[in-house]
Amino acid sequence: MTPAARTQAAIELLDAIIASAAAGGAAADTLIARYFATRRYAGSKDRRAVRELVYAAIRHAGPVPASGRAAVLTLADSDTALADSFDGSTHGPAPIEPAEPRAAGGVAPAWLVEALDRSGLTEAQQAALIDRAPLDIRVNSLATTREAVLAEWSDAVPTPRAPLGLRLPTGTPVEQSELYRAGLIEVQDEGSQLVGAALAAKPGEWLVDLCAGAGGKTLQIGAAMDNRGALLACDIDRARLQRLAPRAERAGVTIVESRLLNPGREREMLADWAGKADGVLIDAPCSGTGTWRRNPEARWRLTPDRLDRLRAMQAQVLSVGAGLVKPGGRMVYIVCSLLDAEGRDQVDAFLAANRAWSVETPTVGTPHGAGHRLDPATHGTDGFFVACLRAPC
Ligand SMILES: C[S@@+](CC[C@H](N)C(=O)[O-])C[C@H]1O[C@@H](n2cnc3c(N)ncnc32)[C@H](O)[C@@H]1O
Repeated sequence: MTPAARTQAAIELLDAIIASAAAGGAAADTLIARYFATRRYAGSKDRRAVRELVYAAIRHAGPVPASGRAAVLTLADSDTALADSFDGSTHGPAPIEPAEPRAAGGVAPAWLVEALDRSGLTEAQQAALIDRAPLDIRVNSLATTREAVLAEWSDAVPTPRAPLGLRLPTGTPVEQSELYRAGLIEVQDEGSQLVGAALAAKPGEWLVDLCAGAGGKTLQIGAAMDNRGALLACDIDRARLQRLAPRAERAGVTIVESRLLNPGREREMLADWAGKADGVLIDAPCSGTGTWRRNPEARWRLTPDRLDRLRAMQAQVLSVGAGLVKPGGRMVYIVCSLLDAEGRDQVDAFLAANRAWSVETPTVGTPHGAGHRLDPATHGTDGFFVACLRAPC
């Protein structure tokens, strides 16, 4: 593909991504994969270049841009080679007109920037939310050690804070490696490893991962338990939860029981665990503002209404989780969001309604309300809020 054809492809993809975000359709990665599946003439260098241009345009756009062309034009203003690719050639975009609209630029739509401001994030912390994310893996302690993996993977470096984490060059095809296939490693951001470890899982305990999804943290907890004790992994999303069993098998985590819940009927479906768990992890559904580095177009999908619905779900899972904890047991609440509405305020509301519960200090992040926070600018991780809560005896 010529440089002009690559630019045109990025513009078309961005148009599709903007439309999909408005309609709640497929994510950018899926749209990019579909686009190239029907364009076999595009080689791997073309695909990589177009993908990079698409993501650079999304990161720089701020609020939803009027069009893919407006998003790319914003980048072209500071990139002569890109501006030159608007050459009017057969497969390229039309030449740039002087007064054409550009994407506004910035971190996010104005209402979200205001919410981030209110949540105490500085301009630098907000800007880092749309940086590029590093590629982190967690070493499976059931199968090997960090030192052994380091010896096999010469360009890996230990993550600064997570004891089982390694950082790899971006783009490393981890899932095609023998180490991954053999279950020795999992892809997991360092921040996710740190907040997952806040549950302080121990062998022999009875633990619940209430919002397990495909089991990223379930596998981490199972390994920390050394496959001893009981570990219940729940979710309301069948497709996600179904991905857990094969992952657990690959990682050699044998103690997991998966349980699909019906929304609104969680309590009755978990009656056998009521008041019995030593610990409950609540990795709650959230807006994902802390993971914009990986899904920058997610900030175009979020609306105040969606945020309200997420807040209601968070309050619900906190309440369901609390009912599972035994007297004196613990509950760890996590969101991969830096909005106080989803983190600090939720925990404050829980504590106001459950006055006998107390707060403990996790060993990660910066204190924030009753919890702690990790953010890309300060910690180099995805953004998280985590709070450790203790039930009365
Ligand atoms: C942040 S994701 C979990 C990610 C997962 N823990 C991991 O580490 O990969 C939140 C999950 O909560 C689930 N969820 C939403 N409402 C729920 C409910 N009422 N009970 C249990 N899970 C719920 C969603 O389906 C989603 O998979």
